[in-house]
Amino acid sequence: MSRHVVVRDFERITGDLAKGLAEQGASTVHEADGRRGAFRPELHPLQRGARIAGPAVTVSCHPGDNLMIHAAVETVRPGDVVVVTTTSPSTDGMLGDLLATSLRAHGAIGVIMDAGVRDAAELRAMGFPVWARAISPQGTVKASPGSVNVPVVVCGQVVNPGDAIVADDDGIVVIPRDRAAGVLERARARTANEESKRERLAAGELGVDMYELRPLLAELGVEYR
Ligand SMILES: O=C([O-])CC(=O)C(=O)O
Ligand SMILES: [Mg+2]
Repeated sequence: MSRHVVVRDFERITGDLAKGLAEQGASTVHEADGRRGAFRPELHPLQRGARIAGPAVTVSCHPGDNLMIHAAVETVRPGDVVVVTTTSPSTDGMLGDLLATSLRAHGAIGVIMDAGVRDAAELRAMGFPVWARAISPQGTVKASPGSVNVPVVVCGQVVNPGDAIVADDDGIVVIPRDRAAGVLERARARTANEESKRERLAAGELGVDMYELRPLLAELGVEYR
């Protein structure tokens, strides 16, 4: 028999790793992890300019039912990112400013919602970052069981509780916990390397020269006329 569970305790990425990953942002850490971990671009930021990273608290809900988000609140620790999915597709408004206030009171720094949210203006005014599939006034009930802090699949990516979630205006990336330190190191190296490229491009140098692409263009049969 399959049981629904609330897992209270699990290993998380450290606060230092989370801080470092947030500085690097979703696209850079995705590149630094060998172009893995990017959620399909189906969830959109409610706000502009938020850039967060933290360990995932995962929530699997029945569609149209936010009971398990309430059950998840007491498992949240400061710095966590709450990742919510439903067992079949839904755009119902599962979370608004009340639930966000509750999550924030327990230390959550943002929500990734593979369903709908509501109270959009209030969430923006709170400065509580949310990425969601939809904004919808459609209300939900509290009636069905689900699970908290079990592995979930969201937008094509497996998320285990405690994995690093990095989210910003570009989208959302998950980095497995045991790879996070290596990914941060490579992301920092990449960012340092981009700085010199930015200077050269700003000075007018061509990408075809900087990346030595002229031989490739010739090999591919591209003729200049
Ligand atoms: O209460 C709910 O079910 C969702 C909501 O609007 C809120 O959290 O403010
Ligand atoms: Mg509300």
